[in-house]
Amino acid sequence: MSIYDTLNNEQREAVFCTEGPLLMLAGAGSGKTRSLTHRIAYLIEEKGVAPWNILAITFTNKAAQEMRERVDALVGYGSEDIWISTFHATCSRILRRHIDLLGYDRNFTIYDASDQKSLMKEVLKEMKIDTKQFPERSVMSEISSAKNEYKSPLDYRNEYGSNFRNQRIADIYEHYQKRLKENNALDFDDLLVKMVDLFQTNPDVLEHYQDRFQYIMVDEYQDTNTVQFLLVSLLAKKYRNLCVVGDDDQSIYKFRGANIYNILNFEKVFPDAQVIRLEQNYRSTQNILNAANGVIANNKGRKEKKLWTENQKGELVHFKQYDTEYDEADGVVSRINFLAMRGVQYKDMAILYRTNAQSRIFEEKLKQKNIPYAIVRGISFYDRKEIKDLMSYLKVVDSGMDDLSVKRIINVPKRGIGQTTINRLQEFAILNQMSFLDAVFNADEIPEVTRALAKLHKFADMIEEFREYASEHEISELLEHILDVTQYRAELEAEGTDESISRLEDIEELFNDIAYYEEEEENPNLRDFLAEKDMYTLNAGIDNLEDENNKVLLMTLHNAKGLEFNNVFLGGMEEGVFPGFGAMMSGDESEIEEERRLCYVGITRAKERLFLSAAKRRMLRGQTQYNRRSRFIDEIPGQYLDTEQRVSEQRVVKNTERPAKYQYGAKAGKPYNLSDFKVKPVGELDYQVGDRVKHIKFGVGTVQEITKGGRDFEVAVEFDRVGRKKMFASFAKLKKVK
Ligand SMILES: Nc1ncnc2c1ncn2[C@@H]1O[C@H](COP(=O)(O)OP(=O)(O)OP(=O)(O)O)[C@@H](O)[C@H]1O
Ligand SMILES: [Mg+2]
Repeated sequence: MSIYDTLNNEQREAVFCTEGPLLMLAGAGSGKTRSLTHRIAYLIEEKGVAPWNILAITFTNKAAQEMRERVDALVGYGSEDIWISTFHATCSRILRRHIDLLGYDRNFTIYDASDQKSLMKEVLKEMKIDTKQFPERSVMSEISSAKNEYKSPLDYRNEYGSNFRNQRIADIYEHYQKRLKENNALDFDDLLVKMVDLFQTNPDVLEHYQDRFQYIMVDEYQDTNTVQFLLVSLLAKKYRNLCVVGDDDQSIYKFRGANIYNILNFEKVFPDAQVIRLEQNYRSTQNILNAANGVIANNKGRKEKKLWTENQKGELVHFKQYDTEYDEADGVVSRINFLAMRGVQYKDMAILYRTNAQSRIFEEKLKQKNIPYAIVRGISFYDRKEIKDLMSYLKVVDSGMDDLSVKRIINVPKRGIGQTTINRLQEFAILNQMSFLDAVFNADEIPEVTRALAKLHKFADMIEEFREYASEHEISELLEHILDVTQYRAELEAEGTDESISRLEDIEELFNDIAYYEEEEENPNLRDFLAEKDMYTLNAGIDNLEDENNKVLLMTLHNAKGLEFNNVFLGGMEEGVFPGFGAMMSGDESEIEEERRLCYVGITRAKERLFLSAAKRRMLRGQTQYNRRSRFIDEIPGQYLDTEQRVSEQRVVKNTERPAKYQYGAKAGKPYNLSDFKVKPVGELDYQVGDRVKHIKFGVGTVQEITKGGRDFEVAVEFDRVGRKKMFASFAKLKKVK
């Protein structure tokens, strides 16, 4: 039996059809990636193609690595000579050899996002451009889109230059390119642009690589952009052995310039293209697949295709609507616990969500239950830059003892206090045995910082003012005030990029967190709030005790593309969350369709079980919102959905009393009471006041106080080594000792 016997007829056809252009257009889980890897094996083993004549391009490093593993397993000798890499890696490798032909030095530097940003800053400064009108990030994203479309500064000017703003952007684009070149640097998008430049201006080099890569394969082709398409077409022009595989229903990167017409028009560009459609899905149960089919059928203007499977029917797709997002996370994590007890490995479970900010509550609950988890290609909520910045502000307002926090924010947002000044302050603080913040307050006495004195005074006054403000206002109001005075939020809003939007969402999520805390606690105050958050961070260390690879994976839907898991939890299935508020408000049906494709991607990641969940009430943008369940739930044909849940999932509570707008801290006259649906406190504790207990980090101490808080018991312990600490019982996991 050969490896090709494990393929179905259509897959085999794709594998055996090695010459000429080939489009494999097929739904999720139908074996596109699998066919691709077998095709590589076939080329080498049966067709005698040399491994180095094959180029396989994937979308992410993780995908490239997975493909490499699959190919290694199929192909024996010589598999290391096959080029399997991302677009960017391919380009950088080739440019290293030839970029001198474009007037760059071969040891060019590749600028990452932060390098790009600093260069753009310099450029704008040199050109005396008002960054209020032209925020660097939005200029950068405009330039990036132009590059994705393979438009030079000149093209850009010719095409869009009719208005003043675009003329200025063309100027900036031109200057930015000039500066990159002076620095002998390429930004990320340039890697592709310069490679196409190289091929178009040097036919002999192009021909060399055409001869080299006689067989080209591209996975996830639906998410390629114009410049990537150009590159592939150029390379494939001579031998025309180009095989692209993709699924137009999974095109989810329109916002990054992905051009869905690359796939829809493939047959136009290559009229002799073979088109193979795969319709059998091998990944998911019937119920999951039918649910996915039901949802995606609502998109108009798609190439009709219907996936089927011989897999078992399996469980129905579960859907549950919880009262709040905390209950949702609680429910999901309990379910994970339950499955784990029945022998399911953590790594076979994944939690997917629409936006990064949604990870926070899941993370909290997972930590509470001590379940190991990892965030894929993302940063844990409390480690994100904006959250660390704002938490540092709150810490500094509460107490200036934490030097790191002060240093973190002293020049964020930028207020012209440089590293040298910070060093001088630090030296002074050490010399006089005072905190860093006290050194700032006493800056008058430090001769070396006189030039920065005015700025330091301003900073010190601002902190003083925050402290006064804090004494009379609630935490959420304080945070709002800080964002206002520092212009932190305004700066992000001005950027208007994907990244800044994600950061703004995180900030709103922090507000939600605070709002919830203020609702829950009888006596909410800044210090306790910060202490509570510190405990989450402390707990993070415990993860390391677990098996490195056996973790529940958390990731956004975008990062889940191409992957598969036995059990998938897809949270936040609500209107305004998924589809997102922005897409709904845009009034643009194509934005809803992109969200629907994303939902299709999410559902089709699941092999055995799929748990969809939603919350009736959720803090969004600092307000309690009552969200209807997502339209995508309604689009799943009822017979595939767990109907039991449907009964309990009646329309939202009578909504007549819905608050028009919930104001932070407007304690009086609140129309609803969060404590009605709060998480139950942990059961009885097995220690009491006076007992000796042990903490994983602080060591042994004596319990001094136990108070029953809203969500949990609060325990105060006098530790022998580190003194008195207050903590939540469920986090502290204190063990009684003799
Ligand atoms: N003929 C087959 N026989 C058995 N299993 C198969 C077959 N074809 C594919 N599979 C399995 O089905 C699953 C999905 O395959 P694959 O990842 O290649 O699908 P895909 O079309 O690339 O999906 P996606 O669109 O999500 O990227 C994999 O676990 C794969 O091993
Ligand atoms: Mg795939």
